[in-house]
Amino acid sequence: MTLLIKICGLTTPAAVEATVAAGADMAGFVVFPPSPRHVDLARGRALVAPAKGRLQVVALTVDADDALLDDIVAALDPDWLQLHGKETPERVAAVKARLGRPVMKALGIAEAADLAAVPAYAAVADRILFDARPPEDATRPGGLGRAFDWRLLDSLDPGLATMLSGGLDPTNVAEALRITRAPAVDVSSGVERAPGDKDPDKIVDFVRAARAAAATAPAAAGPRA
Ligand SMILES: O=C(O)c1ccccc1N[C@@H]1O[C@H](COP(=O)(O)O)[C@@H](O)[C@H]1O
Repeated sequence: MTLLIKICGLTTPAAVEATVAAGADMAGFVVFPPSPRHVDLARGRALVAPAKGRLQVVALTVDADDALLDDIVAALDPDWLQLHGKETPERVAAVKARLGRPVMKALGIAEAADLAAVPAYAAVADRILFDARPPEDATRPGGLGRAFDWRLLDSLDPGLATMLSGGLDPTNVAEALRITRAPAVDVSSGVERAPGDKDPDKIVDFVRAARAAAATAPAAAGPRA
Protein backbone atom coordinates (compact mmCIF):
# COMPACT_ATOMS: atom_id res chain seq x y z
CA MET A 1 0.00 0.00 0.00
CA THR A 2 1.35 3.41 -0.98
CA LEU A 3 1.66 6.08 1.67
CA LEU A 4 -0.53 9.12 1.06
CA ILE A 5 1.33 12.39 1.63
CA LYS A 6 -0.35 15.77 2.07
CA ILE A 7 1.44 19.10 2.16
CA CYS A 8 -0.84 21.69 3.73
CA GLY A 9 -1.02 25.46 3.89
CA LEU A 10 0.25 26.30 0.40
CA THR A 11 0.14 30.02 -0.29
CA THR A 12 2.20 30.53 -3.45
CA PRO A 13 2.49 29.02 -6.95
CA ALA A 14 6.09 28.07 -6.11
CA ALA A 15 4.90 26.03 -3.14
CA VAL A 16 2.32 24.27 -5.32
CA GLU A 17 4.98 23.43 -7.92
CA ALA A 18 7.37 22.20 -5.22
CA THR A 19 4.64 19.96 -3.82
CA VAL A 20 3.95 18.44 -7.25
CA ALA A 21 7.64 18.05 -8.04
CA ALA A 22 8.37 16.38 -4.70
CA GLY A 23 5.80 13.68 -5.45
CA ALA A 24 3.23 14.46 -2.79
CA ASP A 25 -0.34 13.29 -3.30
CA MET A 26 -2.44 16.05 -1.76
CA ALA A 27 -2.19 19.82 -1.44
CA GLY A 28 -4.01 21.66 1.32
CA PHE A 29 -5.30 25.23 1.11
CA VAL A 30 -6.37 26.95 4.32
CA VAL A 31 -9.46 29.17 4.23
CA PHE A 32 -9.42 30.54 7.76
CA PRO A 33 -8.45 34.22 8.18
CA PRO A 34 -6.63 33.89 11.54
CA SER A 35 -4.13 31.50 9.97
CA PRO A 36 -0.85 32.76 8.51
CA ARG A 37 -1.63 30.34 5.65
CA HIS A 38 -5.06 31.76 4.89
CA VAL A 39 -5.84 32.24 1.22
CA ASP A 40 -8.90 34.21 0.18
CA LEU A 41 -11.11 32.62 -2.44
CA ALA A 42 -9.72 34.53 -5.42
CA ARG A 43 -6.19 33.61 -4.45
CA GLY A 44 -7.21 30.05 -3.68
CA ARG A 45 -8.83 29.69 -7.10
CA ALA A 46 -5.62 30.83 -8.82
CA LEU A 47 -3.44 28.56 -6.69
CA VAL A 48 -5.44 25.38 -7.20
CA ALA A 49 -5.71 25.76 -10.99
CA PRO A 50 -2.21 24.40 -11.73
CA ALA A 51 -2.62 21.70 -9.08
CA LYS A 52 -5.74 20.18 -10.67
CA GLY A 53 -5.16 16.67 -11.95
CA ARG A 54 -1.65 16.58 -10.49
CA LEU A 55 -2.56 16.62 -6.81
CA GLN A 56 -5.72 16.02 -4.82
CA VAL A 57 -6.85 19.46 -3.69
CA VAL A 58 -7.94 19.76 -0.06
CA ALA A 59 -9.80 22.82 1.20
CA LEU A 60 -9.29 23.27 4.95
CA THR A 61 -11.85 25.22 6.97
CA VAL A 62 -12.68 25.72 10.63
CA ASP A 63 -16.35 25.66 11.70
CA ALA A 64 -17.42 27.16 8.37
CA ASP A 65 -21.11 27.82 7.77
CA ASP A 66 -22.95 26.56 4.70
CA ALA A 67 -22.56 29.82 2.80
CA LEU A 68 -18.78 29.82 3.18
CA LEU A 69 -18.54 26.13 2.29
CA ASP A 70 -20.60 26.73 -0.85
CA ASP A 71 -18.30 29.60 -1.81
CA ILE A 72 -15.20 27.48 -1.19
CA VAL A 73 -16.51 24.65 -3.35
CA ALA A 74 -17.45 27.09 -6.11
CA ALA A 75 -14.01 28.73 -6.06
CA LEU A 76 -11.65 25.84 -5.35
CA ASP A 77 -13.62 22.81 -6.59
CA PRO A 78 -11.72 20.73 -4.02
CA ASP A 79 -11.35 16.97 -4.13
CA TRP A 80 -11.62 16.96 -0.34
CA LEU A 81 -12.90 19.15 2.46
CA GLN A 82 -10.90 19.15 5.68
CA LEU A 83 -13.00 20.20 8.68
CA HIS A 84 -10.55 21.30 11.36
CA GLY A 85 -12.83 22.89 13.95
CA LYS A 86 -15.35 21.67 16.48
CA GLU A 87 -17.71 20.22 13.87
CA THR A 88 -19.92 17.49 15.39
CA PRO A 89 -20.47 14.13 13.66
CA GLU A 90 -23.92 15.43 12.66
CA ARG A 91 -22.34 18.50 11.09
CA VAL A 92 -19.77 16.38 9.24
CA ALA A 93 -22.58 14.22 7.83
CA ALA A 94 -24.55 17.30 6.82
CA VAL A 95 -21.55 18.89 5.07
CA LYS A 96 -20.83 15.70 3.18
CA ALA A 97 -24.46 15.33 2.11
CA ARG A 98 -24.74 18.99 1.10
CA LEU A 99 -21.53 19.21 -0.88
CA GLY A 100 -21.17 15.66 -2.19
CA ARG A 101 -17.42 15.65 -1.60
CA PRO A 102 -15.23 13.44 0.59
CA VAL A 103 -14.72 14.92 4.03
CA MET A 104 -11.68 14.59 6.27
CA LYS A 105 -12.37 15.42 9.92
CA ALA A 106 -9.54 16.56 12.18
CA LEU A 107 -9.51 15.46 15.80
CA GLY A 108 -7.21 17.02 18.38
CA ILE A 109 -5.39 14.42 20.47
CA ALA A 110 -3.67 14.92 23.80
CA GLU A 111 -4.75 11.88 25.81
CA ALA A 112 -6.37 8.48 25.26
CA ALA A 113 -9.82 9.84 26.10
CA ASP A 114 -9.70 12.04 23.00
CA LEU A 115 -9.97 8.89 20.89
CA ALA A 116 -13.42 8.09 22.29
CA ALA A 117 -14.92 10.27 19.57
CA VAL A 118 -13.34 8.25 16.75
CA PRO A 119 -16.19 5.76 16.10
CA ALA A 120 -18.82 8.48 15.77
CA TYR A 121 -16.67 10.45 13.32
CA ALA A 122 -15.48 7.36 11.44
CA ALA A 123 -19.13 6.55 10.72
CA VAL A 124 -19.61 9.78 8.77
CA ALA A 125 -16.19 11.04 7.61
CA ASP A 126 -14.15 9.59 4.75
CA ARG A 127 -10.92 9.99 6.69
CA ILE A 128 -9.98 10.95 10.25
CA LEU A 129 -6.99 13.25 10.62
CA PHE A 130 -5.20 13.17 13.98
CA ASP A 131 -3.58 16.42 15.05
CA ALA A 132 -2.25 17.56 18.42
CA ARG A 133 -4.98 19.10 20.57
CA PRO A 134 -4.24 22.87 20.62
CA PRO A 135 -3.73 24.77 23.86
CA GLU A 136 -6.82 26.58 25.20
CA ASP A 137 -5.44 29.99 24.22
CA ALA A 138 -4.37 29.03 20.69
CA THR A 139 -5.41 31.43 17.93
CA ARG A 140 -6.05 28.52 15.58
CA PRO A 141 -6.83 24.83 16.10
CA GLY A 142 -3.99 23.50 13.95
CA GLY A 143 -0.89 24.37 11.99
CA LEU A 144 0.95 24.88 15.26
CA GLY A 145 3.87 22.52 14.67
CA ARG A 146 2.84 20.66 17.78
CA ALA A 147 3.11 16.87 18.06
CA PHE A 148 1.26 14.45 20.34
CA ASP A 149 2.21 11.06 21.75
CA TRP A 150 1.90 8.88 18.66
CA ARG A 151 1.61 5.75 20.82
CA LEU A 152 -1.87 6.89 21.80
CA LEU A 153 -2.97 5.61 18.38
CA ASP A 154 -1.86 2.04 19.20
CA SER A 155 -5.39 0.93 20.05
CA LEU A 156 -6.96 2.07 16.78
CA ASP A 157 -8.45 -0.31 14.24
CA PRO A 158 -5.69 -0.47 11.57
CA GLY A 159 -8.37 -0.66 8.89
CA LEU A 160 -9.57 2.88 9.59
CA ALA A 161 -8.87 5.55 6.98
CA THR A 162 -6.66 7.92 8.97
CA MET A 163 -4.02 10.58 8.45
CA LEU A 164 -1.33 11.54 10.96
CA SER A 165 -0.44 15.19 11.45
CA GLY A 166 0.81 17.57 14.11
CA GLY A 167 4.42 18.64 14.36
CA LEU A 168 5.70 16.32 11.65
CA ASP A 169 8.84 17.33 9.78
CA PRO A 170 11.56 15.69 7.64
CA THR A 171 13.47 14.58 10.74
CA ASN A 172 10.67 12.85 12.64
CA VAL A 173 8.27 11.52 10.01
CA ALA A 174 10.11 8.19 9.74
CA GLU A 175 9.83 7.61 13.47
CA ALA A 176 6.16 8.65 13.42
CA LEU A 177 5.47 6.13 10.65
CA ARG A 178 7.45 3.40 12.40
CA ILE A 179 5.34 3.84 15.53
CA THR A 180 1.91 4.44 13.99
CA ARG A 181 2.08 2.69 10.59
CA ALA A 182 -0.26 5.44 9.48
CA PRO A 183 -1.54 5.14 5.89
CA ALA A 184 -1.23 8.89 5.36
CA VAL A 185 0.72 11.87 6.73
CA ASP A 186 0.17 15.62 6.64
CA VAL A 187 2.61 18.46 7.29
CA SER A 188 2.48 22.24 7.33
CA SER A 189 4.82 24.02 9.79
CA GLY A 190 7.53 21.37 9.43
CA VAL A 191 8.22 22.27 5.80
CA GLU A 192 8.34 26.04 6.27
CA ARG A 193 10.99 28.75 6.73
CA ALA A 194 8.44 30.83 8.65
CA PRO A 195 4.68 30.51 9.20
CA GLY A 196 3.07 30.56 5.76
CA ASP A 197 6.38 30.44 3.86
CA LYS A 198 6.98 26.94 2.48
CA ASP A 199 10.56 25.77 1.88
CA PRO A 200 10.78 23.64 -1.33
CA ASP A 201 13.84 21.79 -0.03
CA LYS A 202 12.03 20.79 3.14
CA ILE A 203 9.05 19.59 1.11
CA VAL A 204 11.39 17.36 -0.90
CA ASP A 205 13.12 16.14 2.27
CA PHE A 206 9.77 15.38 3.92
CA VAL A 207 8.40 13.40 0.98
CA ARG A 208 11.68 11.52 0.57
CA ALA A 209 11.89 10.64 4.26
CA ALA A 210 8.26 9.57 4.41
CA ARG A 211 8.46 7.40 1.28
CA ALA A 212 11.67 5.75 2.49
CA ALA A 213 10.13 4.99 5.85
CA ALA A 214 6.97 3.61 4.28
CA ALA A 215 9.06 1.31 2.10
CA THR A 216 10.68 -0.28 5.14
CA ALA A 217 7.67 -0.18 7.48
CA PRO A 218 4.56 -0.49 5.29
CA ALA A 219 1.39 1.14 6.46
CA ALA A 220 -1.26 -0.80 8.27
CA ALA A 221 -4.35 -1.85 6.38
CA GLY A 222 -6.01 1.57 6.16
CA PRO A 223 -7.31 2.55 2.75
CA ARG A 224 -5.34 5.08 0.77
CA ALA A 225 -8.33 6.95 -0.66
O1 LIG B 1 -2.17 25.50 8.93
C1 LIG B 1 -2.90 26.21 9.62
O2 LIG B 1 -2.63 27.39 9.86
C2 LIG B 1 -4.16 25.64 10.20
C3 LIG B 1 -5.10 26.51 10.68
C4 LIG B 1 -6.27 26.02 11.23
C5 LIG B 1 -6.49 24.67 11.30
C6 LIG B 1 -5.55 23.78 10.82
C7 LIG B 1 -4.37 24.24 10.27
N1 LIG B 1 -3.40 23.37 9.79
C8 LIG B 1 -3.42 21.95 9.91
O3 LIG B 1 -2.93 21.54 11.17
C9 LIG B 1 -2.32 20.27 11.07
C10 LIG B 1 -0.97 20.27 11.75
O4 LIG B 1 -0.12 21.22 11.19
P1 LIG B 1 1.45 21.29 11.55
O5 LIG B 1 2.14 20.39 10.57
O6 LIG B 1 1.63 20.85 12.95
O7 LIG B 1 1.81 22.71 11.33
C11 LIG B 1 -2.26 19.93 9.59
O8 LIG B 1 -3.34 19.07 9.30
C12 LIG B 1 -2.52 21.24 8.93
O9 LIG B 1 -3.19 21.00 7.74
